[in-house]
Amino acid sequence: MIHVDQLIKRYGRTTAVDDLSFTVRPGRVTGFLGPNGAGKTTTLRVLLGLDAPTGGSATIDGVPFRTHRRGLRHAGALLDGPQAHPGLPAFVHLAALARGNGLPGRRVDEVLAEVGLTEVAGRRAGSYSLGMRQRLGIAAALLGDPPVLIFDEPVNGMDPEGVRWARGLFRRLAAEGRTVFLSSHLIGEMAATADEVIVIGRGRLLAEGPVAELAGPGRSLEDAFLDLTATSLDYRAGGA
Ligand SMILES: Nc1ncnc2c1ncn2[C@@H]1O[C@H](COP(=O)(O)OP(=O)(O)OP(=O)(O)O)[C@@H](O)[C@H]1O
Repeated sequence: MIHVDQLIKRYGRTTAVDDLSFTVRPGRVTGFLGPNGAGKTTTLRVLLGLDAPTGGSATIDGVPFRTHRRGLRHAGALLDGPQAHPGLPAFVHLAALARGNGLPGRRVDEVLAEVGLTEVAGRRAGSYSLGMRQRLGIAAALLGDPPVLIFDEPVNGMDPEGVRWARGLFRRLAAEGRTVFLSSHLIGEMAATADEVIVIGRGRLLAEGPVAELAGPGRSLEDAFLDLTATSLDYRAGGA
């Protein structure tokens, strides 16, 4: 279970997250949506202890992530940007992560198979395509077999086969009773994958609830999202 409670995060004069509260429950896929600059990555970074909150709290199962002793066994995450040193073969990167977290070496083979990278595990991470790097990041998140999984834009750069594979993986992880929280700009993909969504704009909560309720009859999730965020955009093409 993830709890974000009256979270505030300021960078100088920029308020990235502004009194944000929501709950992400286990056993379902929860999507985290918002326009560019809405504060999604900032919220996830605070949740993972990579940034300190200015106010409020973000906890995983009641305690800040940093104080969880079980590390990757408790929560796994894929954040934006390169995860592995580009000069390291993928399996070396995962093996180092496993060792650092006291995880058995066999987990490396298991997660490589899970994400479909077994055949290319000896290649340097820097030679990977964007979609392959995403798979490697997902493999790292799965390494500790954690009950809580957090993914920032996980299908970015994936081809259609990859997107479909990732959708199946997220649904299965949720069906196993895990908490699965993922951000994406791909609203159609979110509509196909998520059970619930949390929509933010300019760091504030705009909506929270089941996809079916937000979208409604004859109205897509995209329609609902665009209506909700219309007044929270920092910029818009064409000056409309
Ligand atoms: N390290 C930082 N220093 C200063 N400002 C920051 C920093 N990180 C984020 N911000 C600002 O905080 C706001 C929220 O950014 P954030 O990256 O969290 O949004 P986002 O919803 O993830 O956006 P996107 O969808 O474009 O990735 C933006 O105005 C951004 O410029």
